[in-house]
Amino acid sequence: MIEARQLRKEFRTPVVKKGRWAGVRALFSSEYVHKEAVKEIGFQIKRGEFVGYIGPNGAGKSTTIKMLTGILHPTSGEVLLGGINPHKDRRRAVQRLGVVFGQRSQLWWDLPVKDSYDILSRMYGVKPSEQQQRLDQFAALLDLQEFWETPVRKLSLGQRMRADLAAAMLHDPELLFLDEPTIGLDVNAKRNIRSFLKLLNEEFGKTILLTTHDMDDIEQLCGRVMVINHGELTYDGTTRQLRDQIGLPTLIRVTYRGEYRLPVLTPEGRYPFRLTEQKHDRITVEANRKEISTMDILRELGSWGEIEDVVMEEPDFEEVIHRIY
Ligand SMILES: Nc1ncnc2c1ncn2[C@@H]1O[C@H](COP(=O)(O)OP(=O)(O)OP(=O)(O)O)[C@@H](O)[C@H]1O
Repeated sequence: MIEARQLRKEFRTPVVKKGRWAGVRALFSSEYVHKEAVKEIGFQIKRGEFVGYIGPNGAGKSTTIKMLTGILHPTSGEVLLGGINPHKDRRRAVQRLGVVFGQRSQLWWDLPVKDSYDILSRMYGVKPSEQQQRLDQFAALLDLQEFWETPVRKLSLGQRMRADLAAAMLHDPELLFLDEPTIGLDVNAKRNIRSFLKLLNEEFGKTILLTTHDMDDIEQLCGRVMVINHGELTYDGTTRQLRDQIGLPTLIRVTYRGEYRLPVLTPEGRYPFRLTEQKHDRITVEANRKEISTMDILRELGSWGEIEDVVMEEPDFEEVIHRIY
């Protein structure tokens, strides 16, 4: 559904020399700095996937999204959206895609929200009956009524983001590109946006590519995650595999019913897990899931006494990501 083939973007910026009229002289400068923001990346995203696209600041995420959506021309390489090249056939491509940039609204700043929807519907050739039907649906899901008549510039960030999401979906595109849609939002607002996105993906089958710095977005929404660093794809796989690959320990807390007996753990390590805490009827062990499965650990711990309760604590996803940046 989304295909990037050897996609590359190099920015050329004129060198600004110090001194009087520096800015003006830069306009006529023949010296440039070259920045390869995206270095020949390639991937395919299938219909119905929800993919997270993450990386540290300046890694090349927004540049990629802008190329995928046809806003920015790649220096080389090709993008195909359901077989359509957005740089060659922009009209057809925009009918298929919706975009939300968290930092910038596509709505008309001084107009009431509803007027922006009228303009967008005309632009995309959405029939009035369809517009009404979709807006009714979005209004119910995103609580749009509370700011229907309000000029966009007066909306809170959370309201603006909901209004923008509805705008992006007004022409019912198959693909949705989201660049930091939860940036700066409070916990409740994030939850609302996430459940709407989940619904779009799971119930309406939309294919979604999401960039974010919020690892909860990734964990809660994305089955697959791609990591970009210094313009290169450094990981592409499931969040589960990513955790396993980094190999941070999982904590397993077991409470025993009554007596239990610890075996003598030899220094060379009879078991590929470590006992990190022992308190009354409870013990905590730490294990690397690459080395031993949870079932094997529980089988072993079960042989020490009768298990009453088990609590597992996965490594913090934020920490996992920190290790690969
Ligand atoms: N128009 C431009 N001209 C010159 N350099 C640019 C331009 N746009 C982006 N860059 C540079 O390209 C690199 C990638 O930028 P990009 O905005 O894609 O990163 P990002 O991963 O989206 O970062 P962030 O998480 O901070 O939004 C950065 O070094 C940035 O300074």
